[in-house]
Amino acid sequence: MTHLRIVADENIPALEPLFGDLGDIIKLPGRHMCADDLVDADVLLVRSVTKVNKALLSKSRVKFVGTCTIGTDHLDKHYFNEAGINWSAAPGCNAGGVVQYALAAMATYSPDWSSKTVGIVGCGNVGGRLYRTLKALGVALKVSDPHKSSTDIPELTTLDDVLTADIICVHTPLIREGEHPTENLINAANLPVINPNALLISAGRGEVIDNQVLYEHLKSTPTLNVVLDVWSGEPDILTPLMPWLRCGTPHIAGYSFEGKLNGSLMIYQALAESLAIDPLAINARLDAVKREILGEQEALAANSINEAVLATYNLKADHQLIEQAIESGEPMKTAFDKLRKAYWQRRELGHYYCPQKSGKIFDFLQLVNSVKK
Ligand SMILES: NC(=O)c1ccc[n+]([C@@H]2O[C@H](COP(=O)([O-])OP(=O)(O)OC[C@H]3O[C@@H](n4cnc5c(N)ncnc54)[C@H](O)[C@@H]3O)[C@@H](O)[C@H]2O)c1
Ligand SMILES: O=C(O)[C@H](O)[C@H](O)COP(=O)(O)O
Repeated sequence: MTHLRIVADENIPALEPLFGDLGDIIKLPGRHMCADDLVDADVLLVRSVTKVNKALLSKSRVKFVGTCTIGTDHLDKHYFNEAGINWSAAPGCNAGGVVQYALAAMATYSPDWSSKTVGIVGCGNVGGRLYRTLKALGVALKVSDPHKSSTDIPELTTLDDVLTADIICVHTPLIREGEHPTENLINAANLPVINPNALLISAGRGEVIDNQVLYEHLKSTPTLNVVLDVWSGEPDILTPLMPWLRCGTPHIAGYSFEGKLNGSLMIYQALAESLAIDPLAINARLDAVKREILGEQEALAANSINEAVLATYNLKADHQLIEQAIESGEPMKTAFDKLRKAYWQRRELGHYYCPQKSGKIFDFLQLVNSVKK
């Protein structure tokens, strides 16, 4: 087999154990990759911070681009098709981490969420998993997604109706063109539809909510509880928005330990399949890496679902990350990525088991595992 030259974002976990046998791995900061870095590259492995387009690939012979992320708005897929470049993403890889984030936000800022109506905007891998979890727990739901049918999702309704819910979770991709664009989907015209005491959680892409408009809206409606993980213009975010939020985090909803590793595993599988490596060998490597890195499950003691969620993830601590960076005086343009790079090892709910073999917490953890697909 040809020895490949693999250029990869340095923040991709498990690069050596997964890709080491395929060739040389050159690790670079994803945000600053340039065409000269790729001159001799065969394979490019990125995360969401690298814009992969003709300009980046013009000097290279790259024939495979893999993004170890769910989002693909940083990839110029039209150009890949034109240039015959094979590409792959990691759909759903960190959906468990984002659902954990949404549940932690609800447990922290609306602890009686189970008796509220939850609206979900975008019901794909992330929104769909949240939908199935909440539905199984008996929560009232409203969903908007132009690509779904009410046969599958009886709670399907208009965006404006979803925005009347007590809790609104936004999980759409960033789509700039076409029939159903999501750029500025939440804007000056529809922010006033949201109940002034509602909880709005945004963990899709920053540009889905016009941040400047949100800032102006919060100045006149400070009771609106906003949890923002994704921001317009990352990493140079609108920091004056921070004091008006209940919680602001540096795009880490999907940064669970499992979520990041899953991204690497999925891209290794896609690349190895494209190289026609024996499927048994691919599976053996995936299993070995998972066994080695994920380790044993841990016991979780809690008296309620909220307690269980917050025992796995204290969201308020993550809110302090940006606050501390602002206090330090470092420009957000550099601080934002540093916070993400140094992010702590957050294990998903699925990493935990309930030592009691029945009861509320046992059932909840079983549910978390059953909604994965
Ligand atoms: N904050 C994070 O760390 C994080 C982690 C993972 C994913 N994401 C983002 O979340 C997005 C969603 O992830 P996913 O895995 O669920 O993607 P997905 O593609 O599986 O689902 C997206 C859903 O949004 C729907 N949609 C498209 N346009 C819409 C519109 N105008 N209104 C309502 N719904 C619309 C689609 O039909 C689809 O069902 C990703 O594209 C990514 O950008 C963020
Ligand atoms: O799209 C995704 O999968 C998520 O937004 C992911 O968490 C992005 O992480 P990044 O690529 O920016 O490290």
